[in-house]
Amino acid sequence: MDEQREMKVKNPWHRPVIILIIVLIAIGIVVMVATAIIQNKPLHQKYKYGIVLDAGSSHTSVFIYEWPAEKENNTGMVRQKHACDVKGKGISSYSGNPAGAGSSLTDCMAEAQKIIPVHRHQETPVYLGATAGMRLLRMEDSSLSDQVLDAVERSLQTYPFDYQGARIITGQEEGAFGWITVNYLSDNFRKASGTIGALDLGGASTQITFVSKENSENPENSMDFRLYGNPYHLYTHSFLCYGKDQVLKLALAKKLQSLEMQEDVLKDACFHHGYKANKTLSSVFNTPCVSEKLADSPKSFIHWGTGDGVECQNAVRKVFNHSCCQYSTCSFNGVYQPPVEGHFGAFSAFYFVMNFLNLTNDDLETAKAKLINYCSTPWEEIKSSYPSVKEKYLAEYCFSGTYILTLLEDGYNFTSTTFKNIEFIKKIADSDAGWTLGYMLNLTNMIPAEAPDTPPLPHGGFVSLMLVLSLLIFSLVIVGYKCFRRPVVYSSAPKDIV
Ligand SMILES: Nc1ncnc2c1ncn2[C@@H]1O[C@H](COP(=O)(O)OP(=O)(O)O)[C@@H](O)[C@H]1O
Ligand SMILES: [Ca+2]
Repeated sequence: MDEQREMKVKNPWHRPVIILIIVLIAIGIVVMVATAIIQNKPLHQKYKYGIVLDAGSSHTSVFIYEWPAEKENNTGMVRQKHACDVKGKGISSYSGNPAGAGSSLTDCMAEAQKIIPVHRHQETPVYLGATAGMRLLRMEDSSLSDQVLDAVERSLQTYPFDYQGARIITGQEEGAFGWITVNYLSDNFRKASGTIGALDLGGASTQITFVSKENSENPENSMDFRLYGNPYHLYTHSFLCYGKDQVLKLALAKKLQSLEMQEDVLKDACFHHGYKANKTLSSVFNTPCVSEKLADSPKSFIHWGTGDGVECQNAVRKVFNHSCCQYSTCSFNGVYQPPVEGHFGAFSAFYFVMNFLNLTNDDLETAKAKLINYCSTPWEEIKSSYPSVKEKYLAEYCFSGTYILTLLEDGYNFTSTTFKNIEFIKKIADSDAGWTLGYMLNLTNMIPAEAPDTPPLPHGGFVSLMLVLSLLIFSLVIVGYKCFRRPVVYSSAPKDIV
């Protein structure tokens, strides 16, 4: 036994060498993870900008969009940075003074110059799109609408931005780009959940756009897009003259032409009891939307509210013509429309009016009942309840609300059930719903036809995987080291054997 002296022999590797190896492995892992994180970290964001002017019939808004410079083709990257309301009315109201249309834009464009960093000015595109107000002016006198467009063009060219043109967009574009905007902002092009339809109500026109399974019976109402690798077959229609301001003129003109006018007093169930205003006939008939003019009539009339919601509904129904439809189904005025499908986002005046009337969360029957009650409220009471609301808007909410519900139900054929699929929205993710964003995305080619290649793992997933793997390797090394280090018992061989 004494010869077989037990003797602990250290691991043949020297301890300092092992420690050095472990330290080197640890450093290697840290460097690997740090490199992965730094390499994949989104770079310090550099933004690009775009400006779109929405020259609507009632007013002009200037929208500034921004997006990370290196992610132009990724969906959902563009957001609204700023919106500026141009003072005064829409550009079509400057037909008597076209230069005024140009100078009206200066305040908002000066704001844009301040908001967009100077080094980006030259590459920032500026687009102006005019909608139904200018379509109507062009119908009345195309040289006047050209003069107004020339004036805004001259004004926009004086700024250091990349001016890309001012034009009257078509009703189809207005509808389709509104649809692109709401679906882009909702990130629907990447989701399997499908898209939502778009309902836009302006002052002079209104648009309905949705994906339809039906084969279009009228090519004018169909638009096909391929976005992010998916085909979309859209139904779209824009009703010129069916924006809420023009429809009010249409409804008043119908009344003025009928027997309801006695002694220059026009009794109107869509205006509150106690509402009384002197109006000129030309304020009703000064539009190509009202075809039959009044002969032998007084120059002005007293617009007299009677505040009867049910009677108002009946009057508003008369602005829709259901007698002629040469297709399997129509909305109104002989316009082809397949049955509405899916969910809808309703914006612009749809939202302003329904939100004011507090009807955005109601079902159709409740909304109608509440509206009838609102319409029957005396004008004095309405005025004192909402002292800060513009009086023109206030006077017209009963009419506008009735028009909206009638347009949706009798015009577009929404039922009590499908009405629940309409969401009244102003903004999605801080950006306004409207045609302007879709218009810019299209013109700057920021919505690719095919889905862009994306790395198999997102940044966060990649970094987490690297961390987990590194920790695993590290633990294995520790465990391995512990096993190696376990004292090994050697028996010293008896001398005689050696
Ligand atoms: N707060 C509000 N309440 C009610 N109506 C509003 C409000 N703000 C804007 N509007 C209305 O929204 C409509 C916007 O239409 P606009 O875009 O100018 O015309 P279009 O799209 O037909 O060219 C106008 O009828 C305007 O009066
Ligand atoms: Ca509009």
